[in-house]
Amino acid sequence: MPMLELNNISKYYNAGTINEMCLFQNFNLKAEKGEFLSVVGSNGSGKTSLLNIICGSIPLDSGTIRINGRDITKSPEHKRSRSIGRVYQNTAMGTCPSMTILENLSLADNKGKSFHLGRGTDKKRIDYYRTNLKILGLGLEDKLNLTVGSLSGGQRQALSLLMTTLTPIEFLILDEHTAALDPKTAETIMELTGRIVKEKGLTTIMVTHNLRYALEYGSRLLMLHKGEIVVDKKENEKKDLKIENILEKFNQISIECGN
Ligand SMILES: Nc1ncnc2c1ncn2[C@@H]1O[C@H](COP(=O)(O)OP(=O)(O)OP(=O)(O)O)[C@@H](O)[C@H]1O
Repeated sequence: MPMLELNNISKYYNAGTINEMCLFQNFNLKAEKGEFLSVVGSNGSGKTSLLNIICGSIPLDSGTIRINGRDITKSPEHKRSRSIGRVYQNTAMGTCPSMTILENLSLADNKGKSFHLGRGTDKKRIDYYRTNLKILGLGLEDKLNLTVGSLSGGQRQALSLLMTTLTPIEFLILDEHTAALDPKTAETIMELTGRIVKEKGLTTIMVTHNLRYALEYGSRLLMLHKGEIVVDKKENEKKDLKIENILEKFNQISIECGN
């Protein structure tokens, strides 16, 4: 059974107005458990909309979404967030800047439970957070009481990644999560991402404009164009792909569009 299944998805923007635009029409996508999909595509090809549809942050016009066989099409975003984690491009999105690292981790750890704060965090749990922070290799395990607002963008993104994957999730969404970082920090976060995804066996979808990351990471490569999958390379074919091959496809598409 696929971990993620999008069946016959249709999505219109500005329906019923002169600006009506059909982005996805009978769109289908299946991701098997443990697959890591890298998604590339030009501006406006529908990458962010696809992620928003999976998360439930925008409604569908028709079609169904299943996670691990469960139909979640009508499930609201906050409920889906228990099984679907998302790391955003904006490093300020995944953490709470006025709270400490410990408080942020405790909040993430209690995701979906009725009480978040005020119950105290026991010593065992703090040790668990420390062990996880140590994996990041940024020395944050000794700074549990530091407010997150005082961390650098890269440190915050590493913490977001950790918080998103701290509790068991069925699906991880990486939404251009290294795009706002300097090249060296982006590299560190990507390596960390690869490690966490592998260790936890997470089914993952990563949208990126970095073609090298799209090739180096992930077990499958998708290219979107005008709401359609125009390239879908599974592991065996993907490993022979080069950046030039993807650029060639981008050029071909833009010539077809008359750009
Ligand atoms: N809320 C919205 N209302 C109307 N049109 C929208 C909305 N969101 C996206 N669109 C349109 O849908 C198309 C796909 O947009 P989307 O943001 O999903 O593309 P993208 O591939 O993520 O682009 P980028 O690489 O620039 O982030 C674009 O033509 C965009 O203008």
